[in-house]
Amino acid sequence: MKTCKFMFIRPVLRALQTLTMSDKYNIAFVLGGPGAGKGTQCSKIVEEFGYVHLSAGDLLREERAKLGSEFGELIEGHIKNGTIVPVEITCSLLERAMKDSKKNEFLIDGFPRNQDNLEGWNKQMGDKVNLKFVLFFECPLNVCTQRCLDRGAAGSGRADDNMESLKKRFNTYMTATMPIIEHYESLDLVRKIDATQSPDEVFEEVKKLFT
Ligand SMILES: Nc1ncnc2c1ncn2[C@@H]1O[C@H](COP(=O)(O)OP(=O)(O)OP(=O)(O)O)[C@@H](O)[C@H]1O
Ligand SMILES: Nc1ccn([C@H]2C[C@H](O)[C@@H](COP(=O)(O)O)O2)c(=O)n1
Repeated sequence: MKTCKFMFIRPVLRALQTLTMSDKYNIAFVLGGPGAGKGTQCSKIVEEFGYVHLSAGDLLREERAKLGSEFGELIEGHIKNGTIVPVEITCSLLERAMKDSKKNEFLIDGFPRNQDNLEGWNKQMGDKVNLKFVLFFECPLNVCTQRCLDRGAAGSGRADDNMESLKKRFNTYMTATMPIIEHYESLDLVRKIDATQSPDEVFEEVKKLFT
């Protein structure tokens, strides 16, 4: 008799859990050094799997460019110095973009980048999202540097695609972002991809995580 009751309750609980999960945004964080190819791969994922790509860096650059933005100068300073903008600003930009998109599946690129990002996100968004995994593009510093310098030379217009800013960005990456990746590794949420191959070869590996 007891066994019968449990057989009935389990599927109900599972259905309830599924319902609760679908109320939440499904997200994957995308991390890796400057120039590792996060944006390039996100575009491919969007094309093939229909996610919405939100780059924290792009959202900050857009905010900086707005006439009369109260955060413009502050953001500019952080971007030039390769340091990280306070999470209240970045997290609000991300949440607004998620709400505005009316979609449910997001790639959140270049976030969380430090402990402040992680804690602020968990506080503001922790209950509203289902974190599927953290896509980590692993790429040696020399390869990343060359890609950013080439991007700058090709006319990216980015104030930070130069050697001086890159040194600072890498320092921030090693000291502030790597511990965040290690944190997610300890939760078994990191999916590591070798980002040194060609974009199409890298995408072959990425695809496996989404199919
Ligand atoms: N697998 C690859 N092989 C060679 N070049 C690549 C590869 N992936 C991206 N690139 C090039 O390297 C540069 C940086 O790529 P991308 O903008 O995707 O990196 P990112 O990780 O998003 O950089 P950032 O964090 O600085 O915004 C671009 O010019 C891009 O075309
Ligand atoms: N979570 C973030 C993401 C980005 N920034 C700032 C500082 C970065 O150097 C810059 C460029 O980011 P990218 O386009 O390389 O991802 O934007 C930040 O402060 N916080």
